Amino acid sequence: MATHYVVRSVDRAEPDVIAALREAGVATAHEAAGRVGLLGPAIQARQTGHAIAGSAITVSCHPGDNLMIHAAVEVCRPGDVLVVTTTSPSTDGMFGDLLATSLRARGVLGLVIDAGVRDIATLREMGFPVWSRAVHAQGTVKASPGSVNVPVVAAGQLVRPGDIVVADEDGVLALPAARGRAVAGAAAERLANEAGKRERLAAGTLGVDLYNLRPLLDELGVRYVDRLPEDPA
Ligand SMILES: O=C([O-])CC(=O)C(=O)O
Ligand SMILES: [Mg+2]
Repeated sequence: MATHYVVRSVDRAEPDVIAALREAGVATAHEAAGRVGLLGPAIQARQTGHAIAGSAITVSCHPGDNLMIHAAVEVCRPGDVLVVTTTSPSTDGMFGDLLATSLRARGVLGLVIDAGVRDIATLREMGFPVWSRAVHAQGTVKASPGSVNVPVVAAGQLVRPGDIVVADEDGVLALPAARGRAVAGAAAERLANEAGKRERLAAGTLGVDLYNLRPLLDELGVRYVDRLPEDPA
């Protein structure tokens, strides 16, 4: 029989870096990282008003089987985010309020799952945030082996154990822990820069002037005219 592994030890990023990336949010952190790291948009927030960042505990499950989620709970620590994938596509509801209760008891901040969740009303009532591919009541079994804390791919994005996972209403971002401090610094610069832009846009400055886009529009052959010419070609 093949051996599967539950890896206990994970190298986590420092809490101040994780907090800074949560505050920056997914869109800004993703830009600051060089427009990399986003999970695909099929994985969506299933609630409003939640923004989290934490260290990834990764789980690779057999489709329709949540055995390895139970196995993963034991290696979670406060501040972690559970990232669950299946070895072939599945939207079964492999996670609900009981598993959320178990994760919360370990201090886990939330769940990102490339599959389905259920008990969504209770999850919302509990304030336990989930990002999932589907909401589906379809039940699952506990029968097949899998792995915990190995690299996984969720909605097209590689996620390694200990990656910084940032999740909010815009989606989910995964960054290598080693890049966290540099990205948090770039995100802070970006936020400061955006504050200035926001003020100028609110005062009526046009984006074409703010970003000096008029020469580019001209170069691209875009002309401002009062009326379309008879022969627009
Ligand atoms: O128990 C399951 O299979 C999933 C679920 O509904 C829960 O965690 O509450
Ligand atoms: Mg349930």
